[in-house]
Amino acid sequence: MAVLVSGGAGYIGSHMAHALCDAGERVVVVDDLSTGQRAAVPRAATFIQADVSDQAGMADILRQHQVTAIAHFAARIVVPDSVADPLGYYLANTVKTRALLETAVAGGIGHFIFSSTAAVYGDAGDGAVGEDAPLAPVSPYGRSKLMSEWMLQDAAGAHGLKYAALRYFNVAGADPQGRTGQSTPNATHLIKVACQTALGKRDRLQVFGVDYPTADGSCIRDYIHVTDLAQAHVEALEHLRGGGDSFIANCGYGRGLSVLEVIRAVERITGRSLPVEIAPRRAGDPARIVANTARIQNLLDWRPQHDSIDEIVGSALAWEQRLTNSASG
Ligand SMILES: NC(=O)c1ccc[n+]([C@@H]2O[C@H](COP(=O)([O-])OP(=O)(O)OC[C@H]3O[C@@H](n4cnc5c(N)ncnc54)[C@H](O)[C@@H]3O)[C@@H](O)[C@H]2O)c1
Ligand SMILES: O=c1ccn([C@@H]2O[C@H](COP(=O)(O)OP(=O)(O)O[C@H]3O[C@H](CO)[C@@H](O)[C@H](O)[C@H]3O)[C@@H](O)[C@H]2O)c(=O)[nH]1
Repeated sequence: MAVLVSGGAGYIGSHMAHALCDAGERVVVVDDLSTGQRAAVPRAATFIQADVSDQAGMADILRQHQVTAIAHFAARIVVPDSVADPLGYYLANTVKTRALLETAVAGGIGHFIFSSTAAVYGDAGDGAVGEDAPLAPVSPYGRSKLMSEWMLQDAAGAHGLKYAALRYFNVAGADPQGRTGQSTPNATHLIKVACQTALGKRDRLQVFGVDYPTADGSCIRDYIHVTDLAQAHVEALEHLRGGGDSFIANCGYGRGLSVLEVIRAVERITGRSLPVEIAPRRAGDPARIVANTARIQNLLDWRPQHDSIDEIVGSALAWEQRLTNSASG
């Protein structure tokens, strides 16, 4: 019996692969290494370089490794890229997820965990957004993920597959044991970019807009530590295996931080003041998006262990330092 982690050489998938290995599961990672790194895959996991849409190859892998559950992380994830190349994103995220689902159903897979996103909500307004809020994604990326959720629901209804679709808010930080982290060279995520700036890898940090209708004018997000997020997947799998119903749930802490508050945290932790430049708004950014977390808290035994911006930033910084050391050493 094994769990297949697609995209397990990537940022979040590699944390999940470690969490599953730590929990004593047999893990098979399938990744095409388009953005992932072989070194991020735990030594205890089996690694296979493949595209999730290769149906014959994937069917063999499911059979050979006696896979009973799939955690599907593989995707393209950069929102502005999806605006420039929508058909590429629908192929990578929607069409390839359809192919994987078909292979999963044919292979008798019982449990499927899907990486969804807060981007399915679009501009969510002032309150904490619950799962029943209107779904109005504003990017091809968000739409490609929402279509996948719908396929998953329909396929589950027809074929008896059980699923969890987890809508991640802003994922950040790195494995506290330093085994993996965010390694994508041109990452655009705020905390990664701020840490790179603090370490002198970038000459400045741009703040995209300070004229939003928020207390300090910068955008507000709900940052969740990647280790807590991985643990939510482990608990979701337990829930399904224990006979629990399929579900969709937000994954965040329900706490909003502004861009300027995040920058202050990075400055506090590094003891350095960051070279910050106020820049125009970035296209497609909602002013504020914060999770209502009641559903996941009620459904799962998930109790976040790293709900602290200092811990998120500290671990991201330690990982960034490690990347610098390994590049120069
Ligand atoms: N990073 C975030 O803040 C965030 C937020 C919401 C949702 N998500 C979702 O989480 C998932 C993981 O994101 P991430 O940040 O770890 O990205 P990532 O780019 O680090 O990881 C994606 C992995 O999938 C692999 N991959 C891509 N296409 C593949 C294919 N066809 N076959 C096999 N492997 C393939 C890549 O090589 C990479 O290792 C994605 O589905 C993403 O949409 C991420
Ligand atoms: O150099 C930077 C980078 C970001 N930001 C701002 O910081 C906030 C967070 O941006 P970023 O870290 O790029 O994340 P988001 O655009 O909020 O998107 C992330 O979070 C979404 C869920 O909320 C996911 O769907 C996406 O995949 C994931 O990239 C936004 O207001 C950005 O404008 C800056 O001001 N300067």
